[in-house]
Amino acid sequence: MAPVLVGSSLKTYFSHARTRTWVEAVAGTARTHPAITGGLAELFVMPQFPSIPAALELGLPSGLRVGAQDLGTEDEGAFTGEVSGRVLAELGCTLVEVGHAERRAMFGETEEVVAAKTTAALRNGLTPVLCVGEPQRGRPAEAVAEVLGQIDSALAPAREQGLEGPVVVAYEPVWAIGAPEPAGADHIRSVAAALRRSVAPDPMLPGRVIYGGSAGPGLWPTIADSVDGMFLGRFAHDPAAVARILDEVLDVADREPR
Ligand SMILES: O=C[C@H](O)COP(=O)(O)O
Repeated sequence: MAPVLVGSSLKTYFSHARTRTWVEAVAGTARTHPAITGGLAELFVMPQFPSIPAALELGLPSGLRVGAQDLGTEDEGAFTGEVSGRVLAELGCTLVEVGHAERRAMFGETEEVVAAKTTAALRNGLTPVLCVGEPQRGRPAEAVAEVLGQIDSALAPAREQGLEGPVVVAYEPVWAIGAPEPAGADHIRSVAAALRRSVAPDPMLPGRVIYGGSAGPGLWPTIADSVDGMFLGRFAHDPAAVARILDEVLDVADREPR
């Protein structure tokens, strides 16, 4: 069984200095926590672009993977202001977030753009953390139908081009992002289990499913049987929360070996 994937996007919440402090603290946890040293979990962080080299320097030696929150659709050329997957990979990033709900809503990212960015990630050997989710609260079956459509659309060009590589599907119900609490455990488990059945067996683009949307300490034990990890936002701003989640990963593994 692959390790539980626990990661955080820092969005644009932190200064560069606070990012450094956070990464140092979480790297310290990564060096010593038995969930990490025992191979039960792996950690990643996605800081703002300018903080990526520092995060790599401070985090990578402790096994903390570093990714970006976005990438351009093209690898090189006259695309002023863009950040290419090629350069992210060159720096040492191994993952990149694609299609977050905030980018779709605030920066006009269409399904076509999300697909092109997913393709660019895979083309450069980066694992896309493909963010998908239903906009409105509803029944799990409706969410599954909507989200599977988003995943198929995002992966279609990569499939046509025969690209290979692991994919992380971040299931983030849009209505649960920035909320006081996550979606209900039953909802998460139903949707994530269905997504897993669909994406995990793909021979070229095998997918793991992580949950995001007001996730934090206390959630993992209630969803661990149906998801492969968690994508954290605000509730990981205190680095101690990451350690508490790893404690929970350890407790669940002791109780129910994966
Ligand atoms: O990238 C993380 C998700 O958007 C969740 O953020 P949040 O936990 O602050 O709602």
